Amino acid sequence: MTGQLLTFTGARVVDPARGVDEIANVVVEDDRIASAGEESRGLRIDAAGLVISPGLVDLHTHLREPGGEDAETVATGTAAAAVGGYTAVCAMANTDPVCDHAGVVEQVLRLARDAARCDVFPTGAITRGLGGSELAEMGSMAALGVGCFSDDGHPVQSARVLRQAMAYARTWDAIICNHAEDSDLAAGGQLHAGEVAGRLGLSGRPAEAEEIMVARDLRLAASSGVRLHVPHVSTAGAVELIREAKARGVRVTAEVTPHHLCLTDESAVGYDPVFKVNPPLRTSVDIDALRRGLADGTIDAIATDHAPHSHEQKDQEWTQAPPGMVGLETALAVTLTELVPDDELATPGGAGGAPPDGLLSLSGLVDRLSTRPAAVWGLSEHGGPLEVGAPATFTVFDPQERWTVDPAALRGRARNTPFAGRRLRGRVRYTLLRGRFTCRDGEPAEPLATSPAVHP
Ligand SMILES: NC(=O)N[C@@H](CC(=O)O)C(=O)O
Repeated sequence: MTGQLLTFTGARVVDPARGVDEIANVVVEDDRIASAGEESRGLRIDAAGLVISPGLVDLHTHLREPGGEDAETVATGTAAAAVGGYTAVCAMANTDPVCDHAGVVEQVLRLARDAARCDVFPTGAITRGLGGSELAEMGSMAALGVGCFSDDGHPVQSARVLRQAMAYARTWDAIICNHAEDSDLAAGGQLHAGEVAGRLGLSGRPAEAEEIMVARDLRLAASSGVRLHVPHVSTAGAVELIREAKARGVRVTAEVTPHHLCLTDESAVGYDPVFKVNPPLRTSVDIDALRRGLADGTIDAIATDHAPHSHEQKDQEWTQAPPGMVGLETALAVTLTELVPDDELATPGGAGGAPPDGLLSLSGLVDRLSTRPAAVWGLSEHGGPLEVGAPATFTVFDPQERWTVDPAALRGRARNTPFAGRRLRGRVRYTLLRGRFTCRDGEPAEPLATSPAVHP
């Protein structure tokens, strides 16, 4: 008990889990929501014009620790998360050493307990050392609460190995998240295989490399009964494959990144490696399909694939630079700016009626950034509902505030944002995790020293 009592007054509460979009006062007592209505008690924070949503949940974050501390640490990555409105991140396994056994899971949880500003859920590797041939110690990681396995960055090429991993994961009802790319077909590719790659004289990574792998993984998932999660979907064909599989009842979920929702391969024309990413930025046809897939529920979640790289690593000529972009601090603003029409912001309930094709209501956006990703991972303490007695885990943002992305002002350790200089709409003011401020007035608060997060 902290003895804390405070009220956010006059906020627009957007809580997809309850289907609520209304003006209310939200009273926080200790770590819980004490009321959400007309009551106002304790310290008052004027939230008129601000939105309160459940804390954002990122299914795909590279925190880099252990081993990549020059690019990011648990402390800096979760500071970026808090400023971006996130209360939970799922940390990818491509660390050094790889998170392929219990020791590294414990290490990440310990680092999170000591230094994190949000809950951290480690993802376990599927194969030892991300090597693709021998299974990682999935059982010992599952015993620690790891609920998702991924070799992200290293697609599992062997169908035999992935099938075996699915059979194990099925026994704990864990998720298999395979980076979907046929490495042979994509070999040597520097950006999307299309007209721009031809013009720039760079070899390409074809859309089919993703689609062939998605099709294979869906087939394997269908027969194993495992929960398959397709990360960073980037092609129109992959969206269609997932749509068809969902219609057939395959247990599949999917995510898309903010950058794949709004940047094309044209960004590469200046050979600036900040636009180099896996999967590569594609075409406007793909963007259109991804947006429609997100709007119709084929794609469940927006995930950042926050992939920090140090200046020394990233600032090389295109072919030498590692792929990856940071995203935690811009995801909400980018998607609010790009996907939510102006009239949705004016009043609770928005303009009334469905938003135009491929766009989202404000509640729809919060759903894809928070409620659905929390449901995909089964994070019952996240994603709402923001009801009386629930944890005070929420984000308070100004949906109208305009700001310009300045890489030097980012709170994470790395600067490799593709949105530098972009004018965006929507800024986080406060983030609360179980009643504790992790971001206050747009600044990260001190680390929480929380108990380690485990998968429920
Ligand atoms: N998404 C990226 O472009 N980079 C990822 C790994 C990867 O998926 O290649 C990273 O860890 O840097």
